[in-house]
Amino acid sequence: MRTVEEHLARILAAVPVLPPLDLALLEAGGGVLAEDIASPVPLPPFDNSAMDGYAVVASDIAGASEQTPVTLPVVGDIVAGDDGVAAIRTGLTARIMTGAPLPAGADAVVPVEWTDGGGTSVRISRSAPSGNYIRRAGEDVLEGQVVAPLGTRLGATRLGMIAAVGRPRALVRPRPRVVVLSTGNELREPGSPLAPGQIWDSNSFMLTAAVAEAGGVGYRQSTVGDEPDTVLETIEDQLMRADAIVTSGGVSMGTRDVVKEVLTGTGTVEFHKVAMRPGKPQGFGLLHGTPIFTLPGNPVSAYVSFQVFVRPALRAMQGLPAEPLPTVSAVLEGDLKSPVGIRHYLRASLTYGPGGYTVKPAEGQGSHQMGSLASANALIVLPEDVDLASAGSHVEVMRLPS
Ligand SMILES: Nc1nc2c(c(=O)[nH]1)N[C@H]1C(S)=C(S)[C@@H](COP(=O)(O)OP(=O)(O)OC[C@H]3O[C@@H](n4cnc5c(N)ncnc54)[C@H](O)[C@@H]3O)O[C@H]1N2
Ligand code: MOO
Repeated sequence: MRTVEEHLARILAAVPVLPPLDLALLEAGGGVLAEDIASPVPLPPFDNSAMDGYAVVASDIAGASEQTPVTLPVVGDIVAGDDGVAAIRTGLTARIMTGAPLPAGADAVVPVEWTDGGGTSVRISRSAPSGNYIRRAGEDVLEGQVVAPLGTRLGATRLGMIAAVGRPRALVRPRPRVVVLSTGNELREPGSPLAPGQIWDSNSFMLTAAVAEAGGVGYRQSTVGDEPDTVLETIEDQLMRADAIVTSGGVSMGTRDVVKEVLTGTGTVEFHKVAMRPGKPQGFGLLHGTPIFTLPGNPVSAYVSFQVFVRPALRAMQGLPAEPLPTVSAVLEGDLKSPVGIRHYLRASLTYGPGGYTVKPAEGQGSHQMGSLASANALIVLPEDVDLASAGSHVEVMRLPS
C-alpha cells in the first residue's frame, strides 16, 4: 500500500503546469498571473480632492471659526474629469468635487459641510491645515510599482487593481477545466424515477462543485454505465476539452469495476491502494498528457480523495503551491479509535468558542454516509501511528471549504 504522501507526491510530480494565456480581464479572473503587473503611472495620477467642497490656500482661512468665518469669492467649478488647468491664488477659492484635479495654487480642500455652500462667494467657518483632504499623486501606488506579482491568483480586488493601472488584459495560467464523470449501472439522474437497485448520482454534482471551490472550472458529464467500451470512449471524447478528468466509481475489486478494467495500462494510469480511510482504492495517470483521477465510488471516499489529492494537483497545475486545505488544532469531544497504519479522515463539526476550537466527530463514519458528510464542516485527521485519540486531547482538523 502507498502512503497518502507517496500517492500525492506521484501526482504532483506528474501533473503539467498549464501554459499561460493572454486573457481579457474578466476571463482572467480566477487565473494565476504568469507575469508581474506594474503600474505605468502613479496612482492617483494627479493631486485631487477627497471631498466635495472648496479648494483654498490654507493660510487664507487660518483664523476661520464659527464666530469668525472667512468669506472668499468663488472663481470657478472643478469637477472630476476636468483637465486640471484651473488655478487659484491667495484670497480666492474654487468649488471642487471629489476626484477633481486640485487647481494650481491651492493647498487644502474645505468640505462643503464647513461652509455655507455659496456659489459666487463662500463663507468658511473652520480652518484647515495645508494638505487637508488632498489625495496626492502616487500616494497609493508609485509609477513602476508592481501591483500584482507573478503567481497571484486573480480575485476581485487584484482584478480591480489591474484595471486601475490601465491594463485590459493579463497573462494568466487559467483555471483548469475539469471534466467530472460518474460511472455505475445503478446511477440515475436526479429527477428521474428509481427502479429497484438504483440510486441517484450524487458524486458528479458534488465533485463538479468541489472543482469550482478549488479554483477550477467543472464540467459535469452525464453518468455512464459499466460498459467498458462506452466508458473508454466517453473518457477519450472528453480529453479534447479537459485539462484534467475526475471519475468516480469502478476502481475496487468487483467484477464490474470498469474504470480500473479499461484504464489499467492505458496511458500512464496505475491503480493503487492508499493507506487511508476513506479513499483506499485510487487510480491516477496521464492520458495523452491529461491527468485523470479515478476516485472511488463511495461518495465520502470520492469527496475526501478529491480534497486530499485533486485539489492540491489543480493548484499545482496553475503554478500555485500545492497546499492542502488549512488545518487547525482542536480539542476533541469524545474518544476516537483508529486502525494503526492508515491515515483516518473523520467527518466532524468544528466550532470556535472562548476556549478556542473544539471538534465533535459525526456519528456516521461509513463511506456511503452522505448525511454526515453534508453536515460536517471539517475532517479530523488521525495520523497513521495513532490508535486512540482521547477526549480532551488536541487533534488536527482540516477545514472543509464552505
Ligand atoms: N472486496 C473488496 N471490496 C471493496 C473494497 C476492497 O478493498 N475489497 N474496497 C471498498 C472501498 S474502500 C471502496 S471506497 C469501494 C470503492 O468502490 P468503487 O470505486 O469500485 O465504486 P463502486 O463499486 O462503483 O461504488 C461504490 C459505492 O458507491 C456508490 N456510488 C458509486 N458512484 C456513485 C455516484 N456517482 N453517486 C452516488 N453513489 C455512488 C455505489 O452505488 C456503491 O454503493 O469499494 C469497496 N469494496
Ligand atoms: O476506504 Mo473506501 O475508500 O472508503 O470505503
